Amino acid sequence: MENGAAEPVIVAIDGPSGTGKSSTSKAVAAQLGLNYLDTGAQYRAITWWMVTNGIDIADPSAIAAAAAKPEILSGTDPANPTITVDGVDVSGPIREQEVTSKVSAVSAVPEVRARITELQRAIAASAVTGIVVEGRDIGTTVLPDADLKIFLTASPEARAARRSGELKGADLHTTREALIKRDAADSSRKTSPLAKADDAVEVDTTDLTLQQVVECVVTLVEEKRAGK
Ligand SMILES: Nc1ncnc2c1ncn2[C@@H]1O[C@H](COP(=O)(O)OP(=O)(O)O)[C@@H](O)[C@H]1O
Ligand SMILES: Nc1ccn([C@H]2C[C@H](O)[C@@H](COP(=O)(O)OP(=O)(O)O)O2)c(=O)n1
Repeated sequence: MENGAAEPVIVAIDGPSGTGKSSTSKAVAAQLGLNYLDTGAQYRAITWWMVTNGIDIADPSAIAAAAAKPEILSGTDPANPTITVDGVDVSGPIREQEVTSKVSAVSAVPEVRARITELQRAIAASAVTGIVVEGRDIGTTVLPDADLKIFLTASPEARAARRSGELKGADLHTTREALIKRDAADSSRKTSPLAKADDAVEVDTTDLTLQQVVECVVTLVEEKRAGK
């Protein structure tokens, strides 16, 4: 560019639960001075609103009819990501078991996806230096023209061990089964399922430290920026 400012860089990071998307994306964004968007938090937030407002989660038409109602706002500073619904900070409640067990059903409803996808594209378009966006369908559907697409994987055992660690010693077997069930639901839904984009770089994080994954992604972004 004539004024010497770099073009905004858009990085899409997708993959199943517990592969390290959130931790990697936050660290990469912080290191490169980019914004950060956790799209799973948005789907969790709309699910929290449905539960709180007594919408029947087993009824996709009831979810669809309510999908436009909540106002969901995401703060995209990687050092302090925030999420509010109608002005209420929901960062705690959206991580609770009730939301986790219902989020796949809510996020499978096409009207929910259309609404949230629109929010995601607007946030990405307004990021001045660029943004790291993490989720399930970012590289395939939300931002198919992203500069760099990463698909993180890890064995179910590694993912369950990471999640049980977070849940303070939750039973490993139960955590593993719940993860597998949620991934299967997210991968098999009709509208923009969890999938690797054809042009995504796959990184298996099973035997890598978080630092190694971050370094790998930062290097890939820098190579892209250098036009390699
Ligand atoms: N490469 C890694 N090695 C070990 N633990 C990791 C690694 N990447 C992430 N973690 C840990 O695993 C847990 C889940 O990571 P998170 O980034 O939330 O995954 P996701 O967003 O894909 O669900 C977190 O506690 C995180 O610190
Ligand atoms: N882009 C996205 C991101 C998340 N979702 C749905 C499917 C996921 O099971 C839930 C929660 O995502 P989240 O990234 O918070 O899940 P984990 O951190 O991996 O437990 O949201 C989605 O459908 N599309």
